[in-house]
Amino acid sequence: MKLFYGLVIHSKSIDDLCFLPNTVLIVDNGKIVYIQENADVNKVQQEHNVSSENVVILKENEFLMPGMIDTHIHAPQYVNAGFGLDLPLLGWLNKYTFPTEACFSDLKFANEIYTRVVANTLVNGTTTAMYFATIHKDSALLLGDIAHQTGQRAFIGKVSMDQNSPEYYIEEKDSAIKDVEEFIVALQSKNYPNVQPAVTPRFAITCSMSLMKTLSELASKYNVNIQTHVSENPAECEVAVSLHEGCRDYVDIYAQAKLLTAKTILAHGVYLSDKELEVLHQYQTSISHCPNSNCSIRSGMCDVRRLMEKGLRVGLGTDVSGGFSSSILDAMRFAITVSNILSLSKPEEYKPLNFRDVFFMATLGGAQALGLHDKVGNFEIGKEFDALVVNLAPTDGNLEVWPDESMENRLSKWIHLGDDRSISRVYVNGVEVKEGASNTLRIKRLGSKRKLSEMV
Ligand SMILES: O=c1[nH]c(=O)c2nc[nH]c2[nH]1
Ligand SMILES: [Zn+2]
Repeated sequence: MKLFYGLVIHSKSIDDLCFLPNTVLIVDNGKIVYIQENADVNKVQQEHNVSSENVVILKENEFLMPGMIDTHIHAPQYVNAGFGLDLPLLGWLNKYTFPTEACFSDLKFANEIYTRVVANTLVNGTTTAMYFATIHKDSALLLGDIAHQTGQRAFIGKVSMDQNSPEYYIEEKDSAIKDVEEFIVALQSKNYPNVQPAVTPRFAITCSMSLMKTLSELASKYNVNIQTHVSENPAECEVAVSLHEGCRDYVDIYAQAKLLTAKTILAHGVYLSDKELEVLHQYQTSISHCPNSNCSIRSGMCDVRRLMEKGLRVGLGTDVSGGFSSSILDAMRFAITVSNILSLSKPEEYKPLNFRDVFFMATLGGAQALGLHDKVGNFEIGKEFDALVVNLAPTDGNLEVWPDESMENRLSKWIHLGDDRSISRVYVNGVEVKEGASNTLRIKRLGSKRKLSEMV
């Protein structure tokens, strides 16, 4: 049992951001069992029989918030984060992405990179990640093992692609299906409580209709989440629709493949028509908004307000390495900036996203988009305790607060100026995981960093 006392910040909905001062929150067996604002901490501690070594009193400049959720990240592309941003999507995939992903047939290489991406995202406060791995079953399973061992909540997608891909990085349809089924069965049989497989057709250009239809059957047979990309870039949209005869638009391709479900998340959705949004809403399919990627490989600017007003659930994604940063704080800032820019050409009443909106999207909104909102996303009794202790006065960095600043302004400052140095503790399912992840990164940085070419 662990007791936390101090300022708690979480969202109950996009319109209901709560600041709860002097709050006691008790966690037992990974779950939240008690939460009370303006509580008498000593009294509650005694009543619940919590020993003093299990009491965490937050300091003046600290607050507790739900862990952040990255609804779309490519784990193997972590190697490429920060370069190769000179080409738009289709050229970028061929020149930078496929060659890198092909290296993950090598388990030693996969182990090096996957260990770092999981540790790095945890250190940056990502308590849940929806990962794309590569087409390689064994290294995708390894990513699951690493997420489990490091303590991150994760969905792992073994990527499927059987057409329009280079001959060094493509699957035969039959072996693609066999490998996905074996991957799902193998990962599920490990019984990791917080790591699940996700069916992952790469996107409509690299997947045949027949492959996508079988993938949808597998998702339903094993009751797993589905992830793919949609409507990211104008050239991609045109090619996708031209490849799938008889499909009205991009969303219709996935509708005909029966991939649209309440457990499906589609990355991007920059160019979706009203009709397509209506269809996604009918299927309760959600969107991962990846604004850094959309800017960095110049795909376009997604009007998230519009998607939300059509009733879609929208989470945030880093989309490493189309997006150059693995931090959800960065995704929050990009989401605000893109929305501000879009607002310049909208009527005056258009409301760009603000720090409250993106805080929601990074926490409860992400949980809703992944269908995890009964488990995580905010602090409610019975939910699992995925949380961050944020320190607004780290010894270095650009973040500075003053004693008389409001709670709202403090949160806004953290969202705009914070980084991993201001995230002092990270909990997943009640277990503290930041220190282990930081040590992994530090040891790897100081010690065994090897040339990429020597790892493969
Ligand atoms: O941003 C993206 N990253 C990818 O790896 C990818 N594959 C298909 N479509 C994609 N979009
Ligand atoms: Zn992506």
